[in-house]
Amino acid sequence: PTKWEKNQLTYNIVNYTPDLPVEKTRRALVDAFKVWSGAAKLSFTEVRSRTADILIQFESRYHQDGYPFDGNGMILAHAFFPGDNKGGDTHFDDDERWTFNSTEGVDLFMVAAHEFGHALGLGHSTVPGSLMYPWYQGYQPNFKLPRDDVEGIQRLYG
Ligand SMILES: CC(C)C[C@H](C(=O)NO)C(=O)N[C@@H](CC(N)=O)C(=O)NCc1cccc(N)c1
Ligand SMILES: [Zn+2]
Repeated sequence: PTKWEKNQLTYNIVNYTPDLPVEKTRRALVDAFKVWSGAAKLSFTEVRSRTADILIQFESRYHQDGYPFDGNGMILAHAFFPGDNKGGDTHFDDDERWTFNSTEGVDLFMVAAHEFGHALGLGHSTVPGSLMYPWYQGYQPNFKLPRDDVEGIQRLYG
């Protein structure tokens, strides 16, 4: 499927990165979901069960999904397009140095916002500067969802 057939989605944080205090990781993820719920009819609720639509995990190298991570650098994270089972699941490469609101390391908020775009059904964009552009462009204070991404999510969820 290219999109979820519902607007109210649930997520479960399976584990946390040792790079950040739990509260900062939780805030980065909540803010990343807000990017999308602020641009389309979507809501995200945390649940304490693995039956959630979107499972969030920090993993390195082989992690039982056929798409092993590659150590520090290059691939930062990946997410599965909408659907049952692994659909929506989002994995972050824990060999990156995850930071939040910092010019150091890799900003968890920015990458999570990008990955959740995939988890909602958006592919990569060719528009430089868009959130769904394939390449991470660093931490952006006062991030605002670019028009190309707003149009993309509106096309799916209105
Ligand atoms: C083929 C994919 C598994 C690559 C992977 C990705 O796009 N995940 O969504 C990824 O980590 N891409 C890197 C670029 C690369 N090194 O291949 C990236 O920066 N993606 C995350 C990202 C984060 C925030 C903004 C943007 N534009 C991109
Ligand atoms: Zn991507």
